[in-house]
Amino acid sequence: MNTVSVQALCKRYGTTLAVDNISFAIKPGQTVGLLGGNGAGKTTTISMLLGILAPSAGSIEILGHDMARDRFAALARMNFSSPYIALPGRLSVRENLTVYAHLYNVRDSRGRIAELATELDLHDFIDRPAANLSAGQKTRVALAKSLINRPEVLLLDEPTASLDPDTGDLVRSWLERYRATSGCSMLIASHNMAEVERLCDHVLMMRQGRIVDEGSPDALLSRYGRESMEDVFLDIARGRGLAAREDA
Ligand SMILES: Nc1ncnc2c1ncn2[C@@H]1O[C@H](COP(=O)(O)OP(=O)(O)OP(=O)(O)O)[C@@H](O)[C@H]1O
Repeated sequence: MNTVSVQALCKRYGTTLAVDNISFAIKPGQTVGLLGGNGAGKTTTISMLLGILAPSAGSIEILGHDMARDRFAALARMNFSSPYIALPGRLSVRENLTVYAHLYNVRDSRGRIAELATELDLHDFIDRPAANLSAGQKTRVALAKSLINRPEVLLLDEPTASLDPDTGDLVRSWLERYRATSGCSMLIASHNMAEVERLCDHVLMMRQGRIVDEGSPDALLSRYGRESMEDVFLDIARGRGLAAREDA
């Protein structure tokens, strides 16, 4: 059974069709990448999976639950990280993580926070107000928050945005280990093509709300005759898709 199953999903904002009839599935333990230029519809898609936005049409099933009717059972077993969501700035990092641990009914919240602080290297700033952190430190805290309940489904919007190359690499290695030990299914929206090649088993290429191509990174590289996902991305984003290349 698929962990996530999306059918004919649409989201309309006034006259803008931000997500236009997309369907995809994520299998247990699979990591799927959601790629597309600015405004392609990635954040809107993730927001609908989380139940933050109501779809205009279509259906979403996660961990066997229809998200339109029965989303709370699934949400308890999911989590997400997004650079767009600010944590309360006056609370320290530890206090923020404690609030989330209680929201998710995490047993031994202190132990879990200590574990994440070590794994994501939060010790230097764990007792500082969240407002005073650098962008990269905030990204690490957002990731710690997203893992507090050991989710079975993890939705990550730009998980390594603002991280320096060394910290970005540590976080990616850590996500790989978490996936290997937990069997978690992940959906990652990213503009970092190296990250997508490294972490994703399957990639959905979005443009103007639609999935215009998909496949494993290797399959996409060979289909477009390219050596990097960056070039595949540019082909698709600039409308030099397969049809255009075949016509050339
Ligand atoms: N609340 C809103 N009201 C109206 N239009 C919106 C709203 N949110 C998003 N949009 C529009 O929907 C489209 C998809 O936006 P979305 O944020 O999902 O794109 P994205 O792929 O996440 O982009 P980025 O890479 O820039 O984060 C864009 O045209 C955007 O302007």
